[in-house]
Amino acid sequence: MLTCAFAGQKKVLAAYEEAVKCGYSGARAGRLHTPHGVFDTPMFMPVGTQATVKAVSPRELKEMGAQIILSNTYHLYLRPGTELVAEAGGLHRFMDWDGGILTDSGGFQVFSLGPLRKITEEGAAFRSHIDGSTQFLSPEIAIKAQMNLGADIIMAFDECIPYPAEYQYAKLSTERTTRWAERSQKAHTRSGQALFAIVQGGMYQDLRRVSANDLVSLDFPGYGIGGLSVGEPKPVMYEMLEQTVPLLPENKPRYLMGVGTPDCLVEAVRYGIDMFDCVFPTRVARNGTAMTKSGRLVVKNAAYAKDFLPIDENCGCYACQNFSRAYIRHLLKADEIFGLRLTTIHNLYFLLDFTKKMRQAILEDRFLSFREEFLAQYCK
Ligand SMILES: CNc1nc2c(CC[C@H]3O[C@@H](OC)[C@H](O)[C@@H]3OC)c3nc(N)[nH]c(=O)c3cc2[nH]1
Ligand SMILES: [Zn+2]
Repeated sequence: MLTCAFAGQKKVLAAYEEAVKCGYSGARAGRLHTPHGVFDTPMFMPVGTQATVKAVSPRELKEMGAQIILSNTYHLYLRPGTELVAEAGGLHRFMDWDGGILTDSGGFQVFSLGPLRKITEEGAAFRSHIDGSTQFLSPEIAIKAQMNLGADIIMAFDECIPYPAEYQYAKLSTERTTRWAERSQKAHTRSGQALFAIVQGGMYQDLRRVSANDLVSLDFPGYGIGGLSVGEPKPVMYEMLEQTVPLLPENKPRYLMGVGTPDCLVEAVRYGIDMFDCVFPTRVARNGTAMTKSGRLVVKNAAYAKDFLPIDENCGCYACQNFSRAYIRHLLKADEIFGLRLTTIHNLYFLLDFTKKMRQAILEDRFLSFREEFLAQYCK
């Protein structure tokens, strides 16, 4: 069924269709409607923090099946400035990407910049990591910046609570993030753009439930789950998902921020997560590590000097279809840019293809056996 809620004159575009449940798990396959297309979930979203997915072109992203890519308001706000991007015709035009775009609000960067920041009810003052200038972000400024960028899905301004955090701090911060979500909603006046709230609560079950319930009552078209993948043990992350996801509306998208490796993806899908982003595949690729269904393969290792097989013989990516481990290792050792381009292409393709395989398993009602088989052979 198609659900497309209309909030006043603002048409909610992250509508949810075809939420299909399977087995005892909350896994579901859905369709996300945006002004730049209809996209299948579960989905992995390549991260293009500074308006480029490092080392790959929009054409290559399209070829490997990327649907929605991410950019980051914090970085683009500092450089080149979001007004400039608006003058260029918006982020899609600026980076020549006609698929979906989601922008993060900058909450994570501001708070992960450590002691140089000051948080008040109004917002967060911080020093630019580029030129050390004093900067300030508030819900209103972050939403205005994202309206300038023109992404299809934007995120409310939030505080990503560090791990570990005292209960009292987590409680006060989560309550403030909910007030900031309301301010983000009021500041969001651009139709044709969906604003997602971000659930916080630290690693405290009760705070997670309060955060989810409070944000659901504010009626957003989709929900990010934040404050995870910040160094907590994986079982703690799964426990927080178990507490949070069932409280979120079934017919709206759930986006687990900053996750992750394939073992985390398959567990999170089981809990009912639809969307993922992570810098991991592109980051590890740049130091010569490839992702495979049995774990990581460090192509740079001497063991592959004369290995003329592809990274993965069953992989359909450009790197595996045309080049050997020996060649890619040679390029990486010689600091040739093409080497890290090939490992990046492979890692992105691997995760995009992995989410496609999970979707197919859900639609064929065999997700739980898919998960068992994958976890049995994957070494973390
Ligand atoms: C890695 N783990 C993780 N990432 C997270 C991000 C995105 C990082 C943002 O920063 C860059 O990735 C480091 C990416 O640019 C991404 O946005 C696109 C989060 N963003 C917000 N607003 N709130 C959160 O609670 C949050 C939690 C995270 N946990
Ligand atoms: Zn490959």
